[in-house]
Amino acid sequence: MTSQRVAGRYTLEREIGRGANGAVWSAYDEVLGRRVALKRLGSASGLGSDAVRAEREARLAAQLGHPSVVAVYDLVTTDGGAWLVMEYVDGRALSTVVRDAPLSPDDAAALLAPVADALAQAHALGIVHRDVKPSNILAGPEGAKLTDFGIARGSDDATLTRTGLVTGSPAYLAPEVATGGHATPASDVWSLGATLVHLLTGRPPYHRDDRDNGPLAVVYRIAHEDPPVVPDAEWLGPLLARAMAKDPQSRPAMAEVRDHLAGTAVVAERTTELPAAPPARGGNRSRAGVVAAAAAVVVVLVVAVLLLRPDGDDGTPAARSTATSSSPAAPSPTAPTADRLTTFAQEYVDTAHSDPAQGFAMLTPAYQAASPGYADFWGAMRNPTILDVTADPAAMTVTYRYSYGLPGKGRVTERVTLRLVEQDGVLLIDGADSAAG
Ligand SMILES: Nc1ncnc2c1ncn2[C@@H]1O[C@H](COP(=O)(O)OP(=O)(O)OP(=O)(O)O)[C@@H](O)[C@H]1O
Repeated sequence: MTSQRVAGRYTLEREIGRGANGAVWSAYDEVLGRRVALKRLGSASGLGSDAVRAEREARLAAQLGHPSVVAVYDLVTTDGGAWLVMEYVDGRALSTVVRDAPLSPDDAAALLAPVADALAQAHALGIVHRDVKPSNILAGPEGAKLTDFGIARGSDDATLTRTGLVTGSPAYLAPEVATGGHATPASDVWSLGATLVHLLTGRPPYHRDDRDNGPLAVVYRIAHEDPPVVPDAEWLGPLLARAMAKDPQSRPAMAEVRDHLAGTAVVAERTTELPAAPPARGGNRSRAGVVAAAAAVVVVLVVAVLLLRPDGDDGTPAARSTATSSSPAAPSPTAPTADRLTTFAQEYVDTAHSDPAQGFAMLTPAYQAASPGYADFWGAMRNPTILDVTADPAAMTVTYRYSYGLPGKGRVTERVTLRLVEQDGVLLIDGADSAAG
């Protein structure tokens, strides 16, 4: 296929999806040298309403600027139509993820908590998304991200006609919207509940194998039947019942949904026992102390890949002026970048969870000695999920917020800052601070 360039800058690579409003392509931004996603809207002959929709999407996503909202970089208009240029998410829509198997309550909650946070922020700004559903949530390396603000609107924005409302299955429409009422923050709450049902059961709510699942039949059921009860919802059962209440007034606010999903009530309970920094060596450490120690980590696979890569053009390793290690550190073949540190944090949590011994081997010897109980902690942990990561290469720290399950405790959310050192080109963790939240 001959490569096609849009707006003289974005080289189209392949079609990665198709929705009711057009195709989505992966593309390469030749100017900034990064992969992006391009959504094509409309055609030369019919740009009008699609362009309006695209502009709306770009404006609202930019207004939010939330890490769990797919960023919109640009909107370009060509002879062939309008193109929305977005952050590329290297992952799959949740509708595809659950085709393999339904998710556990812990996994589903961990995925949706940051999305609920983004929606809570949108609601605080007076923006209602109006199309929350699994195909509009993309699961990538940084967690789940909400997309498609194309039919979202501000509470004072009356320009959008209702014809744009139902773009796919009506299964995620709140009863009051399905029967012709206005979308409100409470209807987003219902739709997120419906999304949660889909993640837990592998099917949209109100889907019945033995009955007609056409749009009209589903709308009828949404309007007239009780909210679905999911037998395996476990600790999410009460939240689901409230989020999908028929009466919008009875539903919790999105911020409350977020807190429930993220298990912050549990975190608040634990805060008093959580030290700001890992305790010194020896003794009977509390579990919270072990949590802090467990945060002392290293990651690796990426380092190995970096080390195997040929040198740069001049063959010299990059210099770095911010050494933080007390140990003599060999120069790195690659100066630590924010991306590298971010990847470290993500890889570490995976490694320590799947193989605590390997995780432990990635601590500096001094930090290992101060971290008894490491294997117990990681062995008890269930489904750790990173919610967000930020790196400070100059300070050689990376901070991640993650949630995980502990038997009898539900979900715990914690913020961990790792202090990194580099030895022989490999990153090790020499200390860590952790706190609730
Ligand atoms: N920013 C992105 N990065 C990577 N893939 C994306 C991105 N945006 C969309 N996709 C992929 O393209 C598919 C189609 O997205 P799109 O938003 O056009 O439609 P949809 O949400 O599935 O359906 P509809 O438009 O009917 O609501 C998504 O399911 C996803 O697989």
